[in-house]
Amino acid sequence: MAMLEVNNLSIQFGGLHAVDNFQLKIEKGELYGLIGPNGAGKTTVFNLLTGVYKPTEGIIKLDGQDITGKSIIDINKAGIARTFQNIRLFKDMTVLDNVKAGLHNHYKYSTLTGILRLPKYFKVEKEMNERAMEILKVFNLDQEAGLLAGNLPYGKQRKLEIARALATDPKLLLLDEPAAGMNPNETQELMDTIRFVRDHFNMTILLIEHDMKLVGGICEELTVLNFGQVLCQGETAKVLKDPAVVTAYLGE
Ligand SMILES: Nc1ncnc2c1ncn2[C@@H]1O[C@H](COP(=O)(O)OP(=O)(O)OP(=O)(O)O)[C@@H](O)[C@H]1O
Repeated sequence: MAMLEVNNLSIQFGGLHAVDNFQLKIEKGELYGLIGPNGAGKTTVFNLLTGVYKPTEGIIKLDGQDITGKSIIDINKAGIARTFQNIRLFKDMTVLDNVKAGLHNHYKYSTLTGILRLPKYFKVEKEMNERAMEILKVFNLDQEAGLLAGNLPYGKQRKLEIARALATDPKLLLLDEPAAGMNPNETQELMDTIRFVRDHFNMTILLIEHDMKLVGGICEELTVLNFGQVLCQGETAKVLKDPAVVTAYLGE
């Protein structure tokens, strides 16, 4: 069974068909890219998948479960986590606390336990700290655990956002332009990190990206969107050579 299956997904804003009859199938553990020119509808697809927008038409299934039209919170609980084009961290909180915020779905104690600092509070907090540090190590951010997130260099803030998303233990991770604003060294390191996350956690990843080196380097399959519609879909090397894609997107 596919991890994500989307059929006939559409949304209109006024008269604009921002996403039109969109189809997508991603297998478990696949690293999948969504590309296309500016304004093609890529972020709108992410907003539909995560419950920010309700589709006008279509069906979204995550690991066999119909999540179409569900709320952002319910979709997150069902197993989709995302990062944003413009980084959205809790900048006044520490790096560690940002990751712990992602863990809260899975570690719980009552308000009273927290206020009275009962033994369960210390036990759960200890477990959360350990788990958050494990995740930070994966991203080579454990040395910065005590720093304020807003004080990290840009490339590390992007990695921390992925770490926080991963802390929710998702089935599907959506990354919206993860390499935006990164220098070539940071982009190379990010590619290694994304590959590691997929391999280490057997994670299914869908990413939007304009950096063709990254897309060609790590994505196994691609969908190209153009004017809200699928222009081409399939194995990365084939898609990037497709004449329609070259004309419409790569501008050659
Ligand atoms: N809430 C909205 N209301 C009206 N129009 C919208 C809304 N959200 C997106 N659009 C329009 O839908 C189209 C697709 O936008 P979207 O942001 O999904 O494109 P994109 O492929 O992510 O572009 P980029 O690569 O520049 O981020 C655009 O014409 C955009 O102006």
